[in-house]
Amino acid sequence: MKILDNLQDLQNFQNFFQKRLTKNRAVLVRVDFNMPTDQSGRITNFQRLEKAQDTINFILECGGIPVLLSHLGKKYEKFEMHIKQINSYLKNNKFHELHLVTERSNFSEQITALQKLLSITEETEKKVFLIENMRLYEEEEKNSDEAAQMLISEISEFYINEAFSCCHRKHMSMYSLPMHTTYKFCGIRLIQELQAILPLMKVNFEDTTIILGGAKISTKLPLIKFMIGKVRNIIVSGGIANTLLKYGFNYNTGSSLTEIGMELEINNLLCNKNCKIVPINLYKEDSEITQILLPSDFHISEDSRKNLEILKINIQELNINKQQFSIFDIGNATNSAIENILQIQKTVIWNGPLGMYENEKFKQGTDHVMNILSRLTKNGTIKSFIGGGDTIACIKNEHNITHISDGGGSFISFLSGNVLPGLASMLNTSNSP
Ligand SMILES: Nc1ncnc2c1ncn2[C@@H]1O[C@H](COP(=O)(O)OP(=O)(O)OP(=O)(O)O)[C@@H](O)[C@H]1O
Ligand SMILES: O=C(O)[C@H](O)COP(=O)(O)O
Repeated sequence: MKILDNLQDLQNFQNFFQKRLTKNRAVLVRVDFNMPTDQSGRITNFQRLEKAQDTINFILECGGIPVLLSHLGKKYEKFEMHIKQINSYLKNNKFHELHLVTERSNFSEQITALQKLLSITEETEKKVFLIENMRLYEEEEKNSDEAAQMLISEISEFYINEAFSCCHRKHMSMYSLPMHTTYKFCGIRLIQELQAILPLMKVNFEDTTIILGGAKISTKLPLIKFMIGKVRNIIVSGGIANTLLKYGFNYNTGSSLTEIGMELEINNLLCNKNCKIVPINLYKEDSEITQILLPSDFHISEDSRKNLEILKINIQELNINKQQFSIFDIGNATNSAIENILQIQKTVIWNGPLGMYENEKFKQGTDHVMNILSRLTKNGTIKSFIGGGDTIACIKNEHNITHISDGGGSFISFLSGNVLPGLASMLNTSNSP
């Protein structure tokens, strides 16, 4: 892969900055501070702030001024609403606090405000600036060349990409901006991510199992399609399995999480001669074609929020069940079958929790598989790769995982064989043929 050959140059920003970064020179850094929030809007996990700190600190040590660009949540959310919480977290963890460039009505006013701040030397000493939520400005998603050129000419021609999780987006701060400058580098964290995941493209997928859970089959289908014919097993659960059970096999899934409008795609999978979709208890070790493995038993309940009885049923019992119910977790037989399969793999890639893990009562499947993965990784049987916001939230400190990706959508897109725009722009410039 081209980016592997160029990794050396792209990661050389430390060398470059030590020699070339003059005092108080701004450096544009694309970070991903899109952090999960609860219903009242409070940030619930700050990992993404921490992940950018090595790069930010390095720029400060070289005398530069980091100017951070990020998006946050839904388009109308402002960093302004969260900046106190962000800064108190940074302060408590002995990181540099952020100076938010107070929002202006349009992007060019935001740049002018930032430019003024940067021109006052005493204002900038050891300070880290953050531009308001990039997705508040249409220039971001429109991948505006003009806005990118404005940032480069008015603020800085130095750019660092420290946001693997956004590399699947062809947005201005990920694509046009690096395309228009020669001085672009991968951040410390991005380099670590690429070093861990690029070799995945060379593994023998025959010894690989993909585990896909989570909410929507549509977001994981590109990976399923790409991996058919390459891997032996794709274990599915959550909304993906429910949707396959309902629309592919006419199972009664009650009020379980399913995705509508997927009938055609599911039919295509059913007709694909290179794969077959079967319950995991019918798994065949010597199958020549890719097996998409559905759970063979479940934990169901009428309502996840109420303290109602949890029933354990197997796949055949779905259609004779007359009660109101939803599938919320995988059952014990499925857990054991997964364990048996993982034991004979070399590589395991996982995205998406296997059940409604946020509810303690329905996280046993996810926890069980995480423990198996950790044990097999620790004893050297497998290499394990996990990505996805909710999935990595299920990893505990004591777990041994080969690599925890920073990406969700970008991790899936990368594994699906796509060229990520945010990486392509690091290798090309707008003058390239
Ligand atoms: N059986 C189920 N019923 C209801 N919700 C489920 C079920 N299984 C999984 N989920 C839900 O799926 C959601 C996570 O799905 P998602 O695909 O977003 O995972 P992720 O790890 O965040 O991946 P990504 O970051 O790539 O989106 C969780 O909120 C979880 O409760
Ligand atoms: O959380 C993520 O995966 C990244 O911030 C990308 O967010 P997006 O899918 O909204 O572009």
